[in-house]
Amino acid sequence: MKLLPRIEAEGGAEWLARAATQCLIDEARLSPKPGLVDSRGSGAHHDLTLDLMERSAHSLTPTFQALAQQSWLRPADVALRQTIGRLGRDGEQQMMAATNGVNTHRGAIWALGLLVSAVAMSGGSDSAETITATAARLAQLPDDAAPKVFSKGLRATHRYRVPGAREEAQQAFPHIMKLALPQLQQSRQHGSDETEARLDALMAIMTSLSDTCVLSRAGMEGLETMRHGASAVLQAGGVAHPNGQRALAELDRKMLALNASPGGAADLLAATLFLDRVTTPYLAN
Ligand SMILES: CC(C)(COP(=O)(O)OP(=O)(O)OC[C@H]1O[C@@H](n2cnc3c(N)ncnc32)[C@H](O)[C@@H]1O)[C@@H](O)C(=O)NCCC(=O)NCCS
Ligand SMILES: Nc1ncnc2c1ncn2[C@@H]1O[C@H](COP(=O)(O)OP(=O)(O)OP(=O)(O)O)[C@@H](O)[C@H]1O
Repeated sequence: MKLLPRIEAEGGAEWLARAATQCLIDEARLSPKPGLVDSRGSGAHHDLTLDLMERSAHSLTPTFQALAQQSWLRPADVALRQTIGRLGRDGEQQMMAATNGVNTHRGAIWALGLLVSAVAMSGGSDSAETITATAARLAQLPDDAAPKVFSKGLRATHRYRVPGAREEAQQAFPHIMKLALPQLQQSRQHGSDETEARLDALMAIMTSLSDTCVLSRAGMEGLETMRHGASAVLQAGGVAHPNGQRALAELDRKMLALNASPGGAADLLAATLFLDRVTTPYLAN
């Protein structure tokens, strides 16, 4: 699959940055998502709102643009890894400034930042497989300037011995490539509308992800509830089906009762929408 040639002509970096921001907004608005911020409200979050998520998404456009510019036609080497590490951390600060210190999109900056860079490295002309493989090579490279912080995500991966955001990227985003993108395409082909297909793609991620946001807030019980509930939605025929909608509402109730929110799955859905957008010519405008 090829990007439209005119993307480069019109300013590839700017286009990629706007696409990434739009995917964050599309993810945030998508409803009804279990436990997450959506157009109905704040889900399991007390410090997040849709308005804050959208402000945060807009604050990240310059970061995505700088990532694309600095990565344009560059090889995957340690120098580029360090540059994007610095830009990613600067982006986190922009986000924190825009939200008065609330973490709205840390995981999303990581996943989308790597993918924006990976698209730019080829000048915008690769398949989803090649883009995620390139992003994985970047994620595997060392960034010596990275501060050694023992974050909540890292703590959860150690405590429960599961892979987290780093490993998902280093393994070339298996939850996007093996689950979310195929589900998105399958649901569309079976006649689901775009909202239903995107919710199905989110469910596909949630059937298997070890989401450290869920683990930090609700432990293994929360993670099992998420995985079983998402599987039940897809087994009932997906969100286009009334039984699927009932299963989704049930999952939402259970996640809220456990104070659980699948923020990592939401990040990967935004990244899925980005890959779909940059590799699908008819959407590239
Ligand atoms: C790797 C990151 C995400 C830090 O991860 P860490 O595991 O320490 O956890 P932290 O609690 O800070 O955030 C993890 C976030 O990832 C998301 N997430 C959770 N679980 C998963 C998962 N299994 N897969 C993918 N994403 C997940 C969630 O949104 C979560 O909030 C990142 O913040 C980072 O190190 N950035 C450095 C800047 C950089 O190098 N950027 C380069 C590209 S822009
Ligand atoms: N629609 C969404 N709703 C909520 N979180 C989302 C959404 N989309 C993405 N996320 C991701 O979820 C993460 C926020 O999760 P969480 O609130 O658990 O983080 P925290 O501030 O570290 O933890 P806590 O709120 O438990 O103190 C962000 O990194 C963000 O990327």
